Amino acid sequence: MNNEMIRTTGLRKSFGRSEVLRGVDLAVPRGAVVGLLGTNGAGKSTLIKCLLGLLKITAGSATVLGEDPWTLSAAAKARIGYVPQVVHLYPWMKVAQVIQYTAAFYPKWDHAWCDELVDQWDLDRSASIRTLSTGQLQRLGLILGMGHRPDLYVLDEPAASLDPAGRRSLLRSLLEVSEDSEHSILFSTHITSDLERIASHVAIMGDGVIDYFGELDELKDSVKRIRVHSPTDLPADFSLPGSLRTEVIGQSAIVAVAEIDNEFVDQVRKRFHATVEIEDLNLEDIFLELHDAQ
Ligand SMILES: Nc1ncnc2c1ncn2[C@@H]1O[C@H](COP(=O)(O)OP(=O)(O)OP(=O)(O)O)[C@@H](O)[C@H]1O
Repeated sequence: MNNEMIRTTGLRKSFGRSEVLRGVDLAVPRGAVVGLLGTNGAGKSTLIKCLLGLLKITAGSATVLGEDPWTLSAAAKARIGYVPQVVHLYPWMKVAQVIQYTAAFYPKWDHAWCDELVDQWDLDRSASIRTLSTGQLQRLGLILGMGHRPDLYVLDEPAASLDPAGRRSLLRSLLEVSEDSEHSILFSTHITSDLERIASHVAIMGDGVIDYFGELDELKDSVKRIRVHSPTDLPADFSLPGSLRTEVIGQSAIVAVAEIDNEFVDQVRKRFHATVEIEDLNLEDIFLELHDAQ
């Protein structure tokens, strides 16, 4: 059995003369929960749309559930749950009707789970789609995208319009999904704390390429901020191997490093008679340090 749910190699996508994806390499293993981070316009939604066959890739290759996304079979489509960044539904339908209508396409639709989510997320079954707020529409979009209990969840900023209670409830549902090692989730987000709570892996996208892909714990173990304080002034060109950013002010320095080198840190301690503090960073700080280093 293929253990990769998604694989892209050198994936490129251009709109006219503008190249948005410039060689994306990504592999999402079965059972992984991958959080896709990136600045506005980095290409996250475009990548997601290419993976779902909603956009045709310009060059390179992609497979999703072992198939070319542009010619995905009906069987593969039925195993994917997609929630777009902006949910478009028939405005004249009622909430219950839309759910019923969508469920009819999926023999494996989990009616009990959906009912539970509708109650949990306070959706009025008799409300017209046109009267829903942005957050309510996003909640409904999530139910419609996840109700058939897919094997692969692809969620484009699923929590962007949700209030804190909605976000907590969504994260709980995704955690539940991720307990099954057969399921994988790829979700884009700007909310790094959400990503830290549920992701096993992180993909950081910058300007059309994946700058980092790996296990979240590994990333947090390797990127550190180091504070050096010496009894004498530090040289202006003071640095550490793998530094992303260095700030030297007199006797002190703050260095963010991509990979901590403990041996070198010891040498710094001895050479400058310095105290050295190694600070763990949360994902938001790591993202900003990596971004600022570009
Ligand atoms: N259909 C299109 N035609 C032309 N350019 C497009 C099209 N779709 C997206 N783009 C451009 O591609 C770039 C990446 O857009 P995309 O929506 O993929 O970014 P994103 O990382 O999802 O951003 P955000 O975090 O703001 O949602 C942007 O510069 C956008 O203007």
